[in-house]
Amino acid sequence: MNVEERIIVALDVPDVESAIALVDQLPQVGFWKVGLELFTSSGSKILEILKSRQKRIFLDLKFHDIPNTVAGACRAAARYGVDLLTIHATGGRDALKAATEAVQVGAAQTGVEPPKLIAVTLLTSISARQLAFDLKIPLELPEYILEMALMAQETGLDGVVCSPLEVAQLRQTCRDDFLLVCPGVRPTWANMADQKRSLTPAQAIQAGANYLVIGRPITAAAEPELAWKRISEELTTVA
Ligand SMILES: O=c1ccn([C@@H]2O[C@H](COP(=O)(O)O)[C@@H](O)[C@H]2O)c(=O)[nH]1
Repeated sequence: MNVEERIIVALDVPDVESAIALVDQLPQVGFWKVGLELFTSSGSKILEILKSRQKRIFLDLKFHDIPNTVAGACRAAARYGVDLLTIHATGGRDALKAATEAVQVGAAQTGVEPPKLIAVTLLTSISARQLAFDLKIPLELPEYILEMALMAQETGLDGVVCSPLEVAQLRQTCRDDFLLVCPGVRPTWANMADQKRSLTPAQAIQAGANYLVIGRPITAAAEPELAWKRISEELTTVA
């Protein structure tokens, strides 16, 4: 896979018109992430638009609920024929298992490929300090991430969302084909904003990430095409 194909750009915009404008502005992007803001405002319309342009889709709705509800949501999401889908690992073992079965059922209902189902280990906007003092988790952050990833692996998920800082550890411990999808990626020239656990695109790929999720450094740049080009060029140095 070409290294550029490992960049997923986050379409975090308020409506479908802004999304189309961005997709048109960046024809070189092959993999787009549709998240909570765009899906809540505009529903599934954007998925059809992206598919009609032969784009791959990461539907990042981060389901977090009781097993029955998570399973229903995963069945419904899988019917769209998206490539990647997220749930929160903290929904627990039963929810993860129900979700893995549900995506198969949902995809079969519409005759599409099931999405790769990946679990969010710990949001990249949470620091080690917040994990301990706000969330009251009595584990060191790397240990907590590892426990969430192993639970996801044991319950049949295809991978996890983690920060690039945790990739090296998970790459060593999880099975080889377990997907490690990393937001919290920041080129040296970009603003961290609310991200707390971060590395540069080149460092994240070198550590073993399968995919990088990058939003604002590209989409909020004065010249998004130039930002994409700079990131692509950075990645060719490590590909
Ligand atoms: O732990 C997580 C899980 C998901 N995200 C999502 O990734 C993008 C990152 O956008 P940036 O603008 O590059 O910060 C965004 O859509 C998040 O919802 C995450 O950041 N961390």
